[in-house]
Amino acid sequence: MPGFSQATDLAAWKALTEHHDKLGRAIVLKEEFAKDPERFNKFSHAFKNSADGNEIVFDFSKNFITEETLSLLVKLAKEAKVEELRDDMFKGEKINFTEQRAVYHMALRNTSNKPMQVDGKSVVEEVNSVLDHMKEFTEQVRSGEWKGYTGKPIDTIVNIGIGGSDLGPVMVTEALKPYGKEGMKLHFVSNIDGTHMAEALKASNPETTLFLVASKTFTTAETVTNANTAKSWFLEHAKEKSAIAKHFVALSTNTKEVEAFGIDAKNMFGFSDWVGGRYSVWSAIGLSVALYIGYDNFHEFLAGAHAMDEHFTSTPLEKNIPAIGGLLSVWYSDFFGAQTHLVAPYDQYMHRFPAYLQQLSMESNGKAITRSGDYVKYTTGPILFGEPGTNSQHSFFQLLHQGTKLIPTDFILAAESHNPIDNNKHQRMLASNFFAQSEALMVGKTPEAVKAEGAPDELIPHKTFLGNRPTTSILAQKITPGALGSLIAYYEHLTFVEGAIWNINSYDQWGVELGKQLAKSILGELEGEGKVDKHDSSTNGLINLFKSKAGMS
Ligand SMILES: O=P(O)(O)OC[C@H]1O[C@H](O)[C@H](O)[C@@H](O)[C@@H]1O
Repeated sequence: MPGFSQATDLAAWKALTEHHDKLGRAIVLKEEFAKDPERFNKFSHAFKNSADGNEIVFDFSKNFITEETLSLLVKLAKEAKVEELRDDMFKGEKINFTEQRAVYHMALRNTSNKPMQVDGKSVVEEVNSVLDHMKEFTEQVRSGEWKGYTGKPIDTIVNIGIGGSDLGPVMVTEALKPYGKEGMKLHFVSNIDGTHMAEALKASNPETTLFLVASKTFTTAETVTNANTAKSWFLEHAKEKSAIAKHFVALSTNTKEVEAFGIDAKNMFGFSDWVGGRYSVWSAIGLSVALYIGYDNFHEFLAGAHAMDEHFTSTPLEKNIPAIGGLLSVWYSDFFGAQTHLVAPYDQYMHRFPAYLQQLSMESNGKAITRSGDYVKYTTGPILFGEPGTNSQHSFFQLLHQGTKLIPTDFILAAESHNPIDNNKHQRMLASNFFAQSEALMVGKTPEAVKAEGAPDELIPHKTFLGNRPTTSILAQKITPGALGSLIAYYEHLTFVEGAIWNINSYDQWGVELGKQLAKSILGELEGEGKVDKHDSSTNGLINLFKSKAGMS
């Protein structure tokens, strides 16, 4: 335990409250830029991935900060013992104390093979042996050496999983599509809504389809039901149970349940309980990624995240990129009352990135109990949302520019497009929007400027933009596997820093259990005879209506 319960009790928190009263409330970003020509240089940091030389620049200068703000935020991090908790995490200590588990997804991308241990036992060998298995399997499938039950090569992958066993693989395979194997079709089935599986099966040929059953626990109701449906469909065609071995593999920590399902343990890719679901794309759960982009690219993806881990563990807090990101989030949430965090990638391939970050952030920090068991006296995890640009500009950005809410926003862009079509015109237009948005959000438009444009008096207030909206701009060279790995790890560590300051356990997710329990007992009621009467009148009424409309009673 860090020696404090409420973050509000920390001296730096109090100092930040005063600082906010004095400066935070009154800061005008465009004036800060006018005052200090060095502002961009001061508050932007280049992250370099030594493995591939790729650089990503994080520009924090359009945020509500001065040097004093940053030094107070760093003080807050020190008092909250963020570095100690980080070091404990990287030592394999069981910082997920409500589940008595280490938080060690970084060991999965330890591409420089640094010693890493849990319970005094090295994990490097077990991680590398799963990676070797993934490499071997990936190469067999991609080369066509791995054959289906009628001797044809695999051309379709169906990943069956939900939550972290779905969002990471979907997001990464979409984001890295330019590296994907031509002709390989991918389907991700997560929803228990039968439509999801039905559509994937309609588009698949049992002779050439490989099912990856992705579930850390192998007990998740949606995944087990979907996997059984896929198995029945497959057996209707293949007839022989022995054919399953060529078409079903399991990505899981639970050997017993995998075998009970009918998948041979040699077709299982394992990982350990120190990998949280929302941090599992680096593990065997990433097999669909490796199959699609190839093992070497998958390795580059891991190495990109590893480089961010190295930066996070070795850089002083004042220059530590994920630490600054996390501290800014605390600054906005708790001192400015911001409720949200918007992430807008200006990259169509990254269209699922915000959805992925939603689980990462909101399942990690959607908590209200401190590590010492008290209800927090401050607001915690923001509501994260996002859509790619420029699409988002044409839907909800109105509220950013002229609404009443403060929405700190991250803009992400790569300098080089994978598709420089029409002489790179699209990329120039995309980039011009990326720059224009953060500038517009900051500078706004005064009534005088609106008037000077000739607007009639009655329209002037409607066409005025207050500006002074904070943004972070993230500029990558190109969205390569390595760059994407670094970006994900940036958000992982940012989330860690937030949670460490709020003094909550970012690594459990008890909040998802109640709904699961109730759904299970209601399923029994739906399958049973007669009217339901043990709930409140709304729930009873709805269940009974559903039963009669669906012909179930
Ligand atoms: O991988 P699984 O064990 O099937 O879990 C899948 C998902 O379901 C749970 O409800 C959790 O909220 C997620 O963190 C997890 O990623």
